[in-house]
Amino acid sequence: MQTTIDWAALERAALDVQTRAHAPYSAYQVGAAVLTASGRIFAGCNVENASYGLSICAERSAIVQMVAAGERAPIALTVVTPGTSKLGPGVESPAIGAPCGMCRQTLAEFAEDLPIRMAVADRDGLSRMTSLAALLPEAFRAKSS
Ligand SMILES: O=c1ccn([C@H]2C[C@H](O)[C@@H](CO)O2)c(=O)[nH]1
Ligand SMILES: [Zn+2]
Repeated sequence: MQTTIDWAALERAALDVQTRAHAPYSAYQVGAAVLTASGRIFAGCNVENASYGLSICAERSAIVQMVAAGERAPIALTVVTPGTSKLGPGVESPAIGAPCGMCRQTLAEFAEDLPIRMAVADRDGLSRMTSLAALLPEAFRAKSS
């Protein structure tokens, strides 16, 4: 079981998968990488759709990969977003991108808490640490038995 978190390896995986994001509508490419208790890393990117509301975020893509591989215990997450981008005409993107509410709830299905690193791809070293508990206090969850 994994105890130390290799943040550099997570960032490499997130940066790699970010290049494969399908984001022709927002041009906002996101990569996410999840480390599990077994030491494996699962990566996911955002996949948009011409019907905008069907788009899936990078964080949920990574969790889907994790579950499909038979894993259920994420212990760390890195999200990489573009530093300089627009979300739409005249709509600026945030300096540092935090997981959206839907992704927070999806993460809460599999972890009580989780350290989360939010990094910016094209601004060397710009990142911020947070946690799932900080981003989603009092999450709605099934009662643990
Ligand atoms: O944390 C985030 C925030 C946004 N997106 C995606 C959704 C959409 O494809 C694009 C713009 O919102 O970025 C993510 O993947 N993760
Ligand atoms: Zn999201």
